Amino acid sequence: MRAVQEDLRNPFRIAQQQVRHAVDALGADERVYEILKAPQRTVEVQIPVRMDDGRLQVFTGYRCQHLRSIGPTKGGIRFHPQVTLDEVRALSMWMTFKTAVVGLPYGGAKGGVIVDPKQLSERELEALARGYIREIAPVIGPERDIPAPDVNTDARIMAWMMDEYERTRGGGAFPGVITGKPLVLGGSEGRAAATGQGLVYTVREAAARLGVPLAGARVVIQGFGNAGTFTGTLLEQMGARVVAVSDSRGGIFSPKGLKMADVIEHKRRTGSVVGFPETEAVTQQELLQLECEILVPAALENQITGEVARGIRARIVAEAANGPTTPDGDQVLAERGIFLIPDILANAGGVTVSYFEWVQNLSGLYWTEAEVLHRLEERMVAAFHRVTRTAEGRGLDMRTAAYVVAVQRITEALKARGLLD
Ligand SMILES: NC(=O)C1=CN([C@@H]2O[C@H](COP(=O)(O)OP(=O)(O)OC[C@H]3O[C@@H](n4cnc5c(N)ncnc54)[C@H](O)[C@@H]3O)[C@@H](O)[C@H]2O)C=CC1
Ligand SMILES: O=C(O)CCC(=O)C(=O)O
Repeated sequence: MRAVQEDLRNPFRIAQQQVRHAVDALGADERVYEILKAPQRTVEVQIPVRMDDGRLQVFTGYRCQHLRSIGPTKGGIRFHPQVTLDEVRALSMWMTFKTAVVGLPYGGAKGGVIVDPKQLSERELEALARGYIREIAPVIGPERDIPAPDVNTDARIMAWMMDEYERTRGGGAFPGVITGKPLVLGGSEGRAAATGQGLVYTVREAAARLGVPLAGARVVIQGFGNAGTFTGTLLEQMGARVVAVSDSRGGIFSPKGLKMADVIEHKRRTGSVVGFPETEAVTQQELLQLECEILVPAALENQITGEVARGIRARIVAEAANGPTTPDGDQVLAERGIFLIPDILANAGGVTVSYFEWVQNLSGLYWTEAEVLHRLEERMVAAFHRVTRTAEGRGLDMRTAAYVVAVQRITEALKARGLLD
């Protein structure tokens, strides 16, 4: 029983099941499933780091490249103590479907290192980031595989990683090897906010469709890092009221609404949203089940299980996180008529602006923020409507519809390469 339970929460098994549904819904060639059911390449590395106290600690990391038939592979790097190979496999698969939904010329990849970065000094963190890149350098590059930030990694870490990659190549400039860099090193305007910004475009379209006014809409956000803070700030700017947020230490709720800039400042000062004045403490499950119009899981996988979904009181669930909803959670959300904007659509803004960053790096011509936002909005809105049309036209839930859109594109590419007839 326990093994069955674990399998139901295993992100790799879940990703495989999602592909299975899409291939079946499309009546696609079985060989498409065979190609997509696992990453094409998985690299496991051991990274020795000399710690500040003189000890040597060896960290384990992974890089999975899911599909190399569309173009270079692309996806973030996660530093987290609970990283597993199956998680990184799943995250690399989700990247393939995400890039296909928004029509980017990439396949998916993802990297992860098993580490709690909060336990490392700045010097140890830099040594780990550089060590990881040295180990995976033979399989990455601007025309092979292009990493980016994910949980617990940011622009500063991307800068160290690019610098280290260039050293492994004996010097030379390779800004296109990694995205999410600081602006001064070839980063793009708009990349830091891109995941939240892209998600907000899809929420706006969904709200208009459902007749939910954004002005005054109550928003609940689980996870208050890159994706969560920008989502909250942008929705607040559109007139919505963020009533609850959480991070790994706990959640806070205020029916009056939380001022995003103040909560961000409190977190910067204290390390957590917990303890923000004049709020009520809530657990993660209580937070997910608060009454609201828009619920945004922006933390980790497997948060919205069947049991949690039965208590959700939102009109729209917009997945900023990758894989926050389990298959039984999906089923309950669909039965209860809650409108889902699935991860591979909702959070595609991050990789879309990463693509813009890579294009700017390769061309050497840099865009204004207005140009970035205009192009991002165009792609996100087009992808949203393509998925909703597919859901309606084929009688599918939004997640399966997003996978169907992605699998159609991927199948075309496989045929064009002669891998399928
Ligand atoms: N950064 C990006 O560009 C993109 C991120 N994502 C996804 O968004 C999610 C969040 O990523 P980022 O914001 O980049 O990471 P981050 O490291 O900036 O923030 C993660 C946040 O989640 C919180 N958290 C961790 N465990 C939690 C738990 N059990 N309950 C509540 N909160 C918890 C952390 O305290 C932190 O506030 C991940 O699933 C990531 O894969 C998706 C697309 C792009
Ligand atoms: O910006 C990127 O290339 C990838 C971001 C990412 O890891 C994700 O979308 O999950």
